[in-house]
Amino acid sequence: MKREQLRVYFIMGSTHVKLREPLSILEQALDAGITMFQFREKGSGALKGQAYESFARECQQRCRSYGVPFIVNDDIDLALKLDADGVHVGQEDAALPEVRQKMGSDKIVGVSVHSMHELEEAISYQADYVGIGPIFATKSKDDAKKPAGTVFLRQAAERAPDLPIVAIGGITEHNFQEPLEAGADGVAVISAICESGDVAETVRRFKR
Ligand SMILES: Cc1ncc(COP(=O)(O)OP(=O)(O)O)c(N)n1
Ligand SMILES: Cc1ncsc1CCOP(=O)(O)O
Ligand SMILES: [Mg+2]
Repeated sequence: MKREQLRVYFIMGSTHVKLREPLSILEQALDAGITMFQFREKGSGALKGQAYESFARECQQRCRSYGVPFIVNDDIDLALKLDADGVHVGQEDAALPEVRQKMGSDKIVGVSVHSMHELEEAISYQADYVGIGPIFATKSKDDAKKPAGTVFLRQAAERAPDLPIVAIGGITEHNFQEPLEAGADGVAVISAICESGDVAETVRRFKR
C-alpha cells in the first residue's frame, strides 16, 4: 500500500451514525475524497448475521466504485469472504503471523500499537501500517485506552520512518495538524465525519 492512502481514513459502522443513513454518509465521504475506509460494525446495536454481511457488501461496493481500499475491522473471516482489500486488528484480536498467513501477502494488514514492543512486533511480522492512539479523548470506543497525546507517535515515526502510520482517537478538523506534525501519515476518524453537519466539507478540511 501507499502511505498517502492513510491521509483521511474514515471508519464507520451503523452504530456510529445513530439515526442518520450510514450509506449516504459513506457516499458523501467518498465523493469528498476519503483515502481509505474501515468497516467497523461493533458494540451495542451492531448488525449481526446476514444483515451484517449485506451492509458490509453495500459499503464495499461503494468503496470499489471510488477506488478506495475497503478494510474490515477485526473480522478476518468476513474480509476473506468478501475479498476485502485488508483487515485492521488490535493486540487482543488475533496473532499477527496468523492474520498475515490467512490474508496472504497482497492484502493490507493494519495493526494497533501502543508501545515500542508492539511496534517492533508489527515491523517484524510485516504489518502494512500501524494505527496509534487514542491521541485525544474519544467517545467512539467504550474500551479505549487513556488519551496518549503524540509522544509515542513521534517516537514510532522516528524508529520506523518507512512504516506508514495513522493516528486515531478524538481527531477533528481543529486538531489534526498535531498528529501529522508528530509524524503520522494520516488520521483515522469516526465521529468528526459521522456526526458532521456537512460531511463533504469536513472531509475536504481534513484533506487541506
Ligand atoms: C486505523 C485504526 N487504528 C486503531 C484501531 C483500533 O483497533 P482496536 O484496538 O482493535 O479496537 P477496535 O476498533 O477493534 O475496537 C482501528 N480500529 N483502526
Ligand atoms: C477505534 C478507535 N481506536 C482508538 S480510538 C478509536 C475511536 C476513534 O473514534 P473518534 O474519531 O470518534 O474519536
Ligand atoms: Mg479490534
